[in-house]
Amino acid sequence: MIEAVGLTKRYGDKTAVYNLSFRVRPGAVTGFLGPNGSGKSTTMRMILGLDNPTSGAVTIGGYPYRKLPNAPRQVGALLDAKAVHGGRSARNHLLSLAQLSGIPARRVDEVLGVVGLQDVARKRSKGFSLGMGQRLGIAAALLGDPQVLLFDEPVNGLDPEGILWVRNLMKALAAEGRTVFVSSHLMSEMALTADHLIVIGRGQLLADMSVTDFISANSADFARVRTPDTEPQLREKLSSALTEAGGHVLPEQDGALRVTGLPLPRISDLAHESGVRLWELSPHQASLEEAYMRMTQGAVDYRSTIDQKAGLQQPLPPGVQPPVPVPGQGQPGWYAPPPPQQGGQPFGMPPAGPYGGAPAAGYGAPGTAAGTAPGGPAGAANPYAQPGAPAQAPAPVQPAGQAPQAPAAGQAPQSPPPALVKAAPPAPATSPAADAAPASAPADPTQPEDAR
Ligand SMILES: Nc1ncnc2c1ncn2[C@@H]1O[C@H](COP(=O)(O)OP(=O)(O)OP(=O)(O)O)[C@@H](O)[C@H]1O
Repeated sequence: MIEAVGLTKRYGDKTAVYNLSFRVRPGAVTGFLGPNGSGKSTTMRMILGLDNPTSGAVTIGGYPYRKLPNAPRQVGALLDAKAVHGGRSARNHLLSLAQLSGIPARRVDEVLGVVGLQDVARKRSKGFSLGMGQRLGIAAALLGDPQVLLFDEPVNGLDPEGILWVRNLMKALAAEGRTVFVSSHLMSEMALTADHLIVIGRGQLLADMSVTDFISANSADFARVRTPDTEPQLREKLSSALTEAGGHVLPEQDGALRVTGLPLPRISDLAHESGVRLWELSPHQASLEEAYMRMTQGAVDYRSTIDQKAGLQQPLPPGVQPPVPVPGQGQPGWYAPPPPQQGGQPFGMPPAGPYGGAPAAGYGAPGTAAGTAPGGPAGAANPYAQPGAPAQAPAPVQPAGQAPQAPAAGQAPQSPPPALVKAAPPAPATSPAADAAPASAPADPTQPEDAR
């Protein structure tokens, strides 16, 4: 269990993380989502004791990372795949980590097999592609067979096969009861991988809920209605009729109408009564990606000047912060659908979506019996499940070697985000971890900031 309470990190006048409280539980993949610059890496670095919080605290199994007994054996992390000595072979890189921690060499060969790098194990890592580097970083994270795993954007640079492999690996690790915390800015990927989501924007918590709850809170059924392109007046006529009947009508980019709040048969009847012919009347469900974009769009730091969505937003007066978006409610000027009507579900849509089913059965890294994803082939062994724990720990994975981008204009967060933040945990009186927990999680709020 990872637990953050009131976690805040400031770099000068830039607040990277503000008052974050959440728990990451074992036995599940928890996706950590947020736009670029929202504070995901900063949070992960604080979890791993690589940055000190300005205030608040974060613990693993009840201990701050730096006080965790045998930490590298309990926690594995991939923060930056490039943090490798390029002159060393993949095997030697892992061997040096293992030797520092008394892990036997055969474990190195095991994890090389798990990540599919056995054939290039003796090649210098400086010649590795981004995807190979990611696999090497994942191997390092698995080296100590840890119960808690953190992965910062693990699918960066991976091809589709690699992405599927990472997805199944995460699920398999969680299915073994491990705590798996994975950051991403891709909702579509997290929807397929994660059981639980923690979403942040501008360093603040926007949502802390199961993927299922996120979907039901954020996905909206809608109808697409198209009238003949040749007769724009029909579109206007239908739009008025639908609005008068209580529907909510938004224009789509291709000239169709997006209608919520009215069932399909009613839309059809209204069109008929208005004498409007239809070229299309179809049920749809807003994608999870769209819901996520809607939730975080007010919390995006970097946006292209030619971003179509930017063009739909009202410019803010200088110095004014965009409002923290409320999941499910959208924001003015955004083309995503409004939330479902009260008691909604106008179109009897099946619950399935891109996230609705188990992903295709996974496959292992080349040459290994792959970890089994839940719902995947039964009985397949997880080769990284090392029986007999090593005596000592591997060296921790090194943090990102690069300085992060210079911050944008200093932006102190406003009030804590409302709504949809479920189960924000109160500060614990005692440690939650049953296995390895001190009496309390010592906060470390007054530490000076790390020299970076
Ligand atoms: N050492 C630092 N000094 C100053 N500002 C920093 C530092 N590290 C991070 N920041 C700023 O804090 C904010 C959060 O950065 P962080 O890297 O944690 O975001 P992120 O969500 O991981 O982004 P990305 O998805 O792009 O990796 C950014 O505005 C970043 O510029």
